[in-house]
Amino acid sequence: MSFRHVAIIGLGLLGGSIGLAVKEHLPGVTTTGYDADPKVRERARQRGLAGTIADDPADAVRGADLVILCVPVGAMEAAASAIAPGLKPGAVVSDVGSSKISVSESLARALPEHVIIPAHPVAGTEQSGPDAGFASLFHHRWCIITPPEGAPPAKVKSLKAFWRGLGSTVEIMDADHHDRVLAVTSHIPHLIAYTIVGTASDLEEVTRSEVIKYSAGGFRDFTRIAASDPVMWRDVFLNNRDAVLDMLDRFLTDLAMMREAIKAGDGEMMFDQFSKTRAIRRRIIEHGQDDARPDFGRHDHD
Ligand SMILES: NC(=O)C1=CN([C@@H]2O[C@H](COP(=O)(O)OP(=O)(O)OC[C@H]3O[C@@H](n4cnc5c(N)ncnc54)[C@H](O)[C@@H]3O)[C@@H](O)[C@H]2O)C=CC1
Ligand SMILES: O=C(O)C(=O)Cc1ccc(O)cc1
Repeated sequence: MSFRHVAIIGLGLLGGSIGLAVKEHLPGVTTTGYDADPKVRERARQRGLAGTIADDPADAVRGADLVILCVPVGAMEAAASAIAPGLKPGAVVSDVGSSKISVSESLARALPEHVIIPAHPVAGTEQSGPDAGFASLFHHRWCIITPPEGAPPAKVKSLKAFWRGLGSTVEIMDADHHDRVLAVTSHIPHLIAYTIVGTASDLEEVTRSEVIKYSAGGFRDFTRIAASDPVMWRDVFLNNRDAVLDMLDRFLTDLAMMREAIKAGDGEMMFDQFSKTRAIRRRIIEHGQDDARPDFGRHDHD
C-alpha cells in the first residue's frame, strides 16, 4: 500500500522540503501541513509547502495515512500529543529527527495506540525556516529508518517506498546503532564547528586581531556548520547525550595524541594520520553516497 495523504507537522527546512518534494515527485499524493508558528504557516501558504495548511494540528492530520513530524527533537512529544485527536486509526506516524532513541520513546509515550516508525533523512543544510526548503534536498541522500520491534512490515515497506520516491537511498537500522553512528559523523562535527568558531571569536576579542576576517578555507567551512539552527542542535545534544559523550571521549583521546605529536615534533605520526584521512576522503568521493543512487529519476522502485 502506498500513502495517499501525507501530513507534515513543522514546515521549516525539512517539512517544507518534504512538501515540495512530494509535489514534484509524487503528484498523486495529497499533502496537508501545520506549524506552531503562525508566521511560518503564512509563509508556507505563500510558498505552497503543502496543499492545505491547517491552523490546528489535529485538523492537519485528519484523514492522513502518513504523518511526518518535522520539529526539533525536543518538541516531538508535544507535537505528537497535539495531533492525537485527529489521527486516523492505522495511520503511520514518522519523523525526521536527527537522533532516534529519545524520539522513539517520546512518540511511543505520546501515541501509545498508534503505529510509529521513526526515520532520519541524512540530508540538510545550515539553513532553517519556511524559506529554506527545496524539492531536491533528498536526492541521492541516505534516509535511515529505525522501526521499533513489532512495527508492521508492510508499513515499513510503504515508508521505504515513500522515501525512495523522494530520491533517497533507504537503510534500516536499530535506533541505538543510528545514534552512535550519527554522533560521530554528524553531531560531534557540529559540536567541533560551534566550539572552534566560538574560540576564534573569543581570541579575536582578546588579541584584537582579525582572526575571522583573514580566516582560510577550513575555518570558513566551520563557520557554515556553526551557523546551523541553535534550537535544533541544542535539542540534539540534550537528546543524544550518552552516544555523544562516549564518542566525544574517543575523540578527545585522539586529539590529545595529536597534541602530543605536535609537542614532540613527531612529523611521522602526523604524516601517517593525515595520509589515512586523505585516503578516507578519496574513498567517499569515489564510492560515496553521491553514487548511491545514480539512477534516481530513471527507474521505479518497490
Ligand atoms: N536542518 C537539517 O539539516 C536537518 C534537520 N533534521 C531534523 O529535522 C527536524 C526539523 O529541523 P529543521 O526543519 O531544520 O528545523 P526548522 O527550524 O527549519 O523547522 C522546524 C519547525 O518546527 C516548528 N515547530 C516547533 N515546535 C513545534 C510544534 N510543537 N508543533 C508544530 N510545529 C513546531 C517551528 O516553528 C519550525 O517552523 C529536527 O528534528 C532536526 O533534528 C534532520 C535532518 C537534517
Ligand atoms: O549542513 C550540513 O552539513 C549537515 O550536516 C546537515 C544535516 C544536519 C543534521 C542532520 O541530522 C543531517 C544533516
